[in-house]
Amino acid sequence: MSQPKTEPTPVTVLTGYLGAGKTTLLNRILTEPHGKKFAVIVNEFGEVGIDNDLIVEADEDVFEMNNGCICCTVRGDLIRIIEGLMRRPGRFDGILIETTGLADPAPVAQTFFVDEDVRAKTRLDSIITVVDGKHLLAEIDRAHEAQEQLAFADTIILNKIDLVDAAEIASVEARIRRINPTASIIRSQRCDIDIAGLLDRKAFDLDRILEVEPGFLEEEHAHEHDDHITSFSLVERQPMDAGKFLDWLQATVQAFGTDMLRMKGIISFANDDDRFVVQAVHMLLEGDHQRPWKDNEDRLTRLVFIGRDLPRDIISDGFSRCRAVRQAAE
Ligand SMILES: Nc1nc2c(ncn2[C@@H]2O[C@H](COP(=O)(O)OP(=O)(O)OP(=O)(O)O)[C@@H](O)[C@H]2O)c(=O)[nH]1
Repeated sequence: MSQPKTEPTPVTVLTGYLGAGKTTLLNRILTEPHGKKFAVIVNEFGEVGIDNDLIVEADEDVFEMNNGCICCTVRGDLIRIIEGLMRRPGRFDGILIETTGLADPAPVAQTFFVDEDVRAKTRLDSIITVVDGKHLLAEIDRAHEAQEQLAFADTIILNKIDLVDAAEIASVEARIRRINPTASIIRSQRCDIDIAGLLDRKAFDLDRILEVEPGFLEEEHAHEHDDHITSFSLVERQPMDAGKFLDWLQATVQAFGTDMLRMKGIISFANDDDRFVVQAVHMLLEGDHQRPWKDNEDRLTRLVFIGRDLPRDIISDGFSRCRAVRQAAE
């Protein structure tokens, strides 16, 4: 079902701090049967793009914006992508934007009001903020972006409830309420919520946003990122030794997990035709085979670390020791 041409296209912004579950939610939206088709815009933090590899292979158009943060340098790109999409009416019912975990949603939302062309053809439908129920309380006071993401949300998905007990959930909810008293809060495990009920429901309320931020429609939002949060990537062409790599990664996550806000990677193991995906949020590490490498695919190992003053040299040195030893016959 496509929107009649005159109807503005609904836009849903998915936001939330590093590792909260935005991609998990996006994948649900792209796979569950709600009868809608989306154009997806993904922005990620880090020089080496990983996110696009973690999004399910669905029938949708996915646009990556990897050259900076959506709320700062790439807003012009966002406008250009949206204008391009608007020239292809009828191909989708709505636009989904997944921001980086460090994005301030205000300038993203502002785009749909201050740019005339965009405003005429689109309608900001909802700002959905995903919350990591396990890590929010420890991070929120120093994570200015996480506070903004909560303040701007009309819908908050309190995710990862499998990792916390009832008392902790209540504390997280109370903290959220101090920042945003009106948003609807939905508890979830791996964003297992009713997706149809989340989309195209006219939840964004400009009047409320103007109460939170009276200058929302006027000022250029200069956004300052926390300088201590940096990202670096490790790339290796030679296959990794699975045993060495997983031991090293586990030890690294244990040693630096407190300051390691996020890690994700696609790994090429020796003697293994499947891609292996690793992900961590602080000390919680997950890894799994994803799918076979395709014939035309470069079997490159790529890892991205995002954290506070992480010791890049130590991590990089350990990583390089995990290469599989080449066979003498080669
Ligand atoms: N235990 C548990 N893990 C979860 C849940 N939801 C997501 N995860 C895991 O948390 C990690 C981060 O999930 P993502 O969906 O990639 O989070 P994100 O917000 O897109 O992360 P970035 O955009 O990279 O900051 C992954 O390893 C997920 O498998 C949940 O409800 N419970």
